[in-house]
Amino acid sequence: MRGLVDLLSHHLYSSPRVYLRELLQNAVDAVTARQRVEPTAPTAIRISLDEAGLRIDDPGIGLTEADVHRFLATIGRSSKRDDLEGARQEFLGQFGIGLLACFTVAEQIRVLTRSATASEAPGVEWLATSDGTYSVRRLAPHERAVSGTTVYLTPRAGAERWFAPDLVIELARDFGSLLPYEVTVDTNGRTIRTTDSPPVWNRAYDSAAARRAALIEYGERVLGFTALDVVELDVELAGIRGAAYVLPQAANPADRSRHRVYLKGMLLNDATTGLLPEWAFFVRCVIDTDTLRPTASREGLYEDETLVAVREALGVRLRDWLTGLAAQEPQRLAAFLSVHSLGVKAMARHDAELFRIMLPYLMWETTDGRVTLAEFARKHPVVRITPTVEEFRQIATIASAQGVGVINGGYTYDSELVALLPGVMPGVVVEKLGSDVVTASLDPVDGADELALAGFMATARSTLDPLGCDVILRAFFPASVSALHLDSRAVRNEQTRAEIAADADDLWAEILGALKSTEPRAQLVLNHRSPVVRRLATIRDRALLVTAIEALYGQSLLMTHRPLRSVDTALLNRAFDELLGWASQNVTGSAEGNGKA
Ligand SMILES: Nc1ncnc2c1ncn2[C@@H]1O[C@H](COP(=O)(O)OP(=O)(O)OP(=O)(O)O)[C@@H](O)[C@H]1O
Repeated sequence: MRGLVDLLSHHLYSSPRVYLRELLQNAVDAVTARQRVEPTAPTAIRISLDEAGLRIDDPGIGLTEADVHRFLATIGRSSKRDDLEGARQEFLGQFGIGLLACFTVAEQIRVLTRSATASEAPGVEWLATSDGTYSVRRLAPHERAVSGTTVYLTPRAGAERWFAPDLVIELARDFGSLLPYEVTVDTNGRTIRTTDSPPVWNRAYDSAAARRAALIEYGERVLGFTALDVVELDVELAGIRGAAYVLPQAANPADRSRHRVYLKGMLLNDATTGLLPEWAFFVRCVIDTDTLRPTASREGLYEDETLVAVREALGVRLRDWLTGLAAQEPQRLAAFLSVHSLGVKAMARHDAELFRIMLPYLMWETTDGRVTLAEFARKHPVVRITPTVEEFRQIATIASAQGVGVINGGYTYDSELVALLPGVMPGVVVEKLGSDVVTASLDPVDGADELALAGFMATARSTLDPLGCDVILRAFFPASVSALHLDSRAVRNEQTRAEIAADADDLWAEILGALKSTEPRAQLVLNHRSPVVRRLATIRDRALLVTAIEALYGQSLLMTHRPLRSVDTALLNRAFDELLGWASQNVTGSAEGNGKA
């Protein structure tokens, strides 16, 4: 017995608090069993607390002496299981170990019971201590006059706090608020009712608005947040009633959402996972079910075919709610999407139909601003998408000035969904946007103009060559962009390799040298339409020109929104410093000149 108690308390149950759940569960099952044969029998369950410990009374089916030997004295035996059918539908218990949970807090368990079905049978006492010994005693008629069961727990030294009245009331409420029979706790002359049934979703309301308000208020009480919206769950097939509460703030898709699950009115767990499909990370549910099976610890759901079917059914319910909102209450949908568009995108990846329905509502970052995908695709039948946010930032301005429509595919799920677009909007083509598409839309410069700038271009090339960057001249809009830095991931990888190789010891440098790639180099595209570039081309002083080109290169790097390499930061600082030097020299020079004049 000691070994078993240790096993249960340290390895099966997460906390001794479950002792009260097991007691309540046995009392409820006993009352249910008696109701089946005697529907007019009383049903109220009473918990009482005093210095001696805890006592729980139920007017249930009770046990005969033979039952006590069979069910109480044998670990793993349960009256709630049919050998053929497994656990019987109407009962909470099934494993035949629940009562042992009481030994995690009690030194002694004393059960006084009298069968309600065998009325002539006398009452029986079962007295068990945590060392594994027990005794069974037949009671005199006056010792047990009524049918039903009373269980007394004597606290174990060190476990007294589990019998504190406030805690017992809290536990009875937490586990048993939805139980079908009234449960009360008597303590210090007070009687406190801990049940609050029927559950809020089974009550009648005057209007849909009153029903919704009651559901939201209930969610606030049991989940601790005011839901943005609430979806009623009623999956008859799986015997599920309850509600899904939409979180008021965006949720992390990587977090598995945790739900409050009741099995036949008894709380299983307030952090149950696996109840909803993974994509439904934006809701928390409170449900009561009579079909799902608990694990032996009764702290999680047993992963079986029923759970798979329930998960699917609840997923369908949430999806139908969303499509219903789209059709009837677009304002509520907009409020929902302003917080949870990521959740809907996650869901739409697996559901082309939902994706199609949500197309007019989901917003994407594009070169036309934040617009819906449907609107964007109507304007740009060839939808171009960048794989990363940086690439989008780098070319969005230029691409949009050329009339090329680009979508930022760098955010979670966005590329995946855009790839599905041709399936739901026939005629639309999706293409990845590479820097070549942008280069192709930059106009070549007239031969004579290019020749006029040959000296300037040669200086620019020789300045940037050591940085692994080629320089070309093109004309493009907007004229406010003076230089465009284009590269691909391969170029960036090669730059990183070269940078590390330069700092590495001999062996490592040799290895990195062997990896040297012959990928195309980065390109700095100077804009012939830019007044800055034209002005640079007129600088005659070579040292100043080199500095100005370096500054322009640095500026184009900043526009890519990528972290700068250390060489680039150094170059920018140097260029800035030198330009300041030039400026202050000129100021002093002209001041002196003025003085002379
Ligand atoms: N209050 C009670 N009234 C009548 N019978 C009871 C009561 N408490 C326990 N029993 C009997 O003792 C058996 C063993 O109880 P125990 O709590 O250990 O297991 P269980 O309820 O059958 O299953 P589980 O381990 O899932 O709780 C029960 O199956 C039931 O027959």
